[in-house]
Amino acid sequence: METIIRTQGLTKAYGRLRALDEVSIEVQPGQIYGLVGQNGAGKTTLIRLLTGLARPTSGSIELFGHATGLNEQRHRIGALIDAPALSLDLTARQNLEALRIQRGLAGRHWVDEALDLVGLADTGKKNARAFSLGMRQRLGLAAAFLGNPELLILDEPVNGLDPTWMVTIRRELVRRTHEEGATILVSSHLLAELDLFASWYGFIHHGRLAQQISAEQLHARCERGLRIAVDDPARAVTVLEESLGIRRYTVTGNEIVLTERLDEAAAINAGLVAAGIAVSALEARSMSLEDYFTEIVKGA
Ligand SMILES: Nc1ncnc2c1ncn2[C@@H]1O[C@H](COP(=O)(O)OP(=O)(O)OP(=O)(O)O)[C@@H](O)[C@H]1O
Repeated sequence: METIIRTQGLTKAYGRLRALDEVSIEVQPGQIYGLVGQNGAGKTTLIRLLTGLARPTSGSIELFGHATGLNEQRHRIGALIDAPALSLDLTARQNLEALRIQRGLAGRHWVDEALDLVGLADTGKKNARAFSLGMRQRLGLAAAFLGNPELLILDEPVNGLDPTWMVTIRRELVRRTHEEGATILVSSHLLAELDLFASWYGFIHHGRLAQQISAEQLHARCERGLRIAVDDPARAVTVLEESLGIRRYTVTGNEIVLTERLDEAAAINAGLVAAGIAVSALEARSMSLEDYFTEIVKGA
């Protein structure tokens, strides 16, 4: 299957500032690709380039396997960027109706579906200007969802939503990938928030892609472990393997981290000590997602 989004060396400079610096990402069909980065990292800039709201300084973009005729391909995208591009003088229905016509979608049911989905079907004659922040955000999402686009590009989609709506929107995003074959690129400054539903991540820092990693890999790297500091790691590893049958561990300096048999700290300690190894520390370790992110961007 074709790669849905591919960028190579994508760069956007504003004067001397490289808001995006040589970013190469790949988003495959059916993924929920979480773009994670702190404020000012370059997430919105990347999204603006992908959706054609800004032009790259250098580098390339491919959408749905096409490197040219990108504007044509962009009709297949539903996007939510910054403050949603809506008319505040129109009602929710009027806004979506205008968009429906603009996008050439036949049938008013598209508008009804989108309004129902975001809970704005009963807002009647109220103009978007009178909407709360959360309602405007939901209207922006309805606009992105309109017509079931193959690719959704959403900049901080749950911003301003209450917890109930956050859950509803996340579920809808997952449902779209599972049941309708949609692909989603979604940005957030919170990895823990994206961890509730993303399947891949791009970590972005100071305009650069620090890492691209699957949710599975990320969880494996943040796995719980038992950290053991010893005087002689080489011999300790032999004891762990031969006497205790342990296979899953990593060694860094004089520290060993086991990722199995975590409930057997006392027996492991006794086994090492009995073999004449000095154990200076033994503790459970668990790296939070945010700790992992901080580690990765420190080296970027
Ligand atoms: N039009 C512009 N002119 C000048 N600088 C800009 C422009 N747009 C973005 N920048 C700068 O580019 C950098 C990246 O901004 P961007 O909005 O992409 O970050 P972000 O990751 O989306 O941050 P946030 O989480 O705060 O939305 C920032 O330093 C920002 O000030």
